[in-house]
Amino acid sequence: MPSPDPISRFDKELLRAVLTLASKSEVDHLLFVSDYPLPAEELRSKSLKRKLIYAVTSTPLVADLVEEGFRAVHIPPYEYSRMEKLKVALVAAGNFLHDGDMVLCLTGHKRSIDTLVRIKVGAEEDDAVPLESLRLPPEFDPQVVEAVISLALAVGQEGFEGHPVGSIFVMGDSIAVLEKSKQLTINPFQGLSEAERNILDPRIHEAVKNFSVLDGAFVIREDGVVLAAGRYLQSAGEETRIPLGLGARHAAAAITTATTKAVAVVVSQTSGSVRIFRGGEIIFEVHQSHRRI
Ligand SMILES: Nc1ncnc2c1ncn2[C@@H]1O[C@H](COP(=O)(O)OP(=O)(O)OP(=O)(O)O)[C@@H](O)[C@H]1O
Repeated sequence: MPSPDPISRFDKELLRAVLTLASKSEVDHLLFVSDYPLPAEELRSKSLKRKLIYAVTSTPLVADLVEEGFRAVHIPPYEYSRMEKLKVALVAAGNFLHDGDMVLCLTGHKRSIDTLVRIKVGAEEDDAVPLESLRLPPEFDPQVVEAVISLALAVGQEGFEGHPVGSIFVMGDSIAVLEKSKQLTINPFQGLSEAERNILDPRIHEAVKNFSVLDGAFVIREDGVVLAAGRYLQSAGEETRIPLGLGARHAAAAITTATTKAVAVVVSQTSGSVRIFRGGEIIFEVHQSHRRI
């Protein structure tokens, strides 16, 4: 856990004011996106403790917080703008949220908070985070979805050996996806046992990042088994509605998800942005603000 930095009186008062707001009955969850857990003396109220969801970048810290009885989720440790960070945290915390819930999202820099955003889950007028459409059918393992999004964010931030790379990760409805695509190069995952090529095993994360330099897409089963890399996806025969400026990679993700039940996570080589496609449309996007490459 990071060592405590001095916290100013103003910071303390601001935090206290937000926590008072968060205790109100209208608020269902307080999503606190910070690696600096709240001081115990601010969390005396049981109802506030129940509403709190921590989103932190350290896996051991998640385990510690869960042990202390908190709800906590892991988010990738990359630098994003405040809004992008909140979006990633909302997706990670998606399993705790229900339609109509009001979420206060709080973040900042180190121990000082500076951003408060109020979100109504599933509200149509809220176009910042369409959580409703992101909640995937039960056959998608949430841990697999989180692992794939984390890997995509890593590929977008880190690239490969100092060069930006792009990729597509297609999850779910794998039989249909394989039928509608073809192998561009030798499938590097062929010959490995299913246990050895499950995305939930951190040991294959480096391999996946390295294979993202291959042309084409990864095909991943709902349970996390990587079936193939280097697949060329169907890229014609469907109308797509993707924003101007996005090219063949994004169009292929749109077409594949329009013609199957799969979800595709696309990393743009040009910008490092990560977009999730479902049913032919973009349902979520995160833009890089501090790209490392
Ligand atoms: N049908 C497809 N299936 C899998 N990969 C594809 C497909 N079409 C294009 N790609 C991959 O996308 C790469 C980039 O293509 P293009 O520049 O047109 O995409 P883009 O949507 O603009 O994405 P980026 O922002 O990454 O450049 C290609 O070199 C190829 O590796």
